[in-house]
Amino acid sequence: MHSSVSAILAPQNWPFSLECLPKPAYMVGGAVRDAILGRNREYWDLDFVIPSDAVQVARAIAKRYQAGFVLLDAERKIARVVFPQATADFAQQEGNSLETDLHRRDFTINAIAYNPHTQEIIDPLQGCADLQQGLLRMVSPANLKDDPLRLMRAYRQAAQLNFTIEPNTQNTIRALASHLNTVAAERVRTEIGYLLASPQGTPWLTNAGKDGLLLYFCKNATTASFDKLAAVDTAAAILAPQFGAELQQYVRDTVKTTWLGIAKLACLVDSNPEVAELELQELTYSRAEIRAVTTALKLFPQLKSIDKSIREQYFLFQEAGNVFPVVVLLAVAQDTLVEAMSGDKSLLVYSPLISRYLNPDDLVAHPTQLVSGKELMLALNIPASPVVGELLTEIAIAQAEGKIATATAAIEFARKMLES
Ligand SMILES: Nc1ccn([C@@H]2O[C@H](COP(=O)(O)OP(=O)(O)OP(=O)(O)O)[C@@H](O)[C@H]2O)c(=O)n1
Repeated sequence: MHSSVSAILAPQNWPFSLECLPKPAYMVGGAVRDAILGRNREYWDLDFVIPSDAVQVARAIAKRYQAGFVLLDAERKIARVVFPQATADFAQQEGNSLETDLHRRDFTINAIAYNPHTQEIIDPLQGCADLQQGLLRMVSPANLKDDPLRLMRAYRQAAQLNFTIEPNTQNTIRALASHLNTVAAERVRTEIGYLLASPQGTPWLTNAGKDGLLLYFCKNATTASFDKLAAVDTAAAILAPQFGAELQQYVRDTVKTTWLGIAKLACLVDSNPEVAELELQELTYSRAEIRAVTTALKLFPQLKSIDKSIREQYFLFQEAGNVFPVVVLLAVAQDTLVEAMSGDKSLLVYSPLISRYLNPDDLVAHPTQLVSGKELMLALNIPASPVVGELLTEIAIAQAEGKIATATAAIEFARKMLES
């Protein structure tokens, strides 16, 4: 085990030279944990513990490599150096010894240190044994209480590593669940973000909900809300072969998050979009994310009935915009869960709409403008007013219905509308 750990953690793989570090200096945290598991990381997020002058060490490295420098915590003396492909955090050792520092951490598997100068592993809490057994074991109940975000980290890391939470730790987490209330919403949101965004996160998010950890995060979530999470994963799997990649990409490009994340968040918040909006604002979600969740909540129940007129479809696409993929995802989830509809049948219902959405030349989903409002006002000699907007909408619908195709025809169409 040892030589492979040294190979993964070798300073040649770091963004800076070993000589920059004082002796002793220790690597800790996720990089060491993952190296012992034999996992190479794509992105290096290195954590170092330095007995003294940690911030000065970080500053010197940042200067030497012209990397970014961020003082993360002046009091506890923690600084980050940001390289193009990696970050390195330098923290002053807590207490008089490395062992004391390791005893203040969250879980035994995260309390293993590696001395890069001697290639020695320091494991006073038997974290390596827990790694081998795939167990998340708290260092102590007091440590979980000290920073209750650690309660949520347990679920996130269990999902990410495919581990289980050791029973005593699990009971302590349940008993301390209400303490999560004292943690800043942004920090909890980050941990939950991972659980929302991937299918591996679903069982752990459900466990977190059942263990009372989401009581303060999503006040209105119920057991039924947790059942919907798995249905969203099923829906994504149903859509995946034919449309999945493209639909996902749209959401990633525009809302800057995953469609699973938005759809699952929609399952956890109140089903009334107005109440959901307030909840999400409190949780400090971005405007784009809030709009995505509330729009999806509002539109997905109507989706099945929207297969009739071009007009209805036009308004659906206008309102959904870049959130349309999430609307479909929730509609398919609802079909499989509530109506026990087969994936194939559900897909058949929405395929025409999805195909329109994915076709950039489809005028119902992606209307082009035959005339501008200004041109219309000039041609018809009318003042600026909401009427102009209404006429433009009717022109777009008529174009989508194939009734008109040129600017002249559009103006004539509008003239007739005004006269009637
Ligand atoms: N609330 C926290 C956050 C971090 N840590 C300690 O600080 C290390 C580094 O934290 P971080 O970089 O946030 O997480 P990692 O464990 O490195 O792993 P991941 O990439 O999975 O977040 C952790 O391993 C753990 O020892 C802790 O005890 N309590």
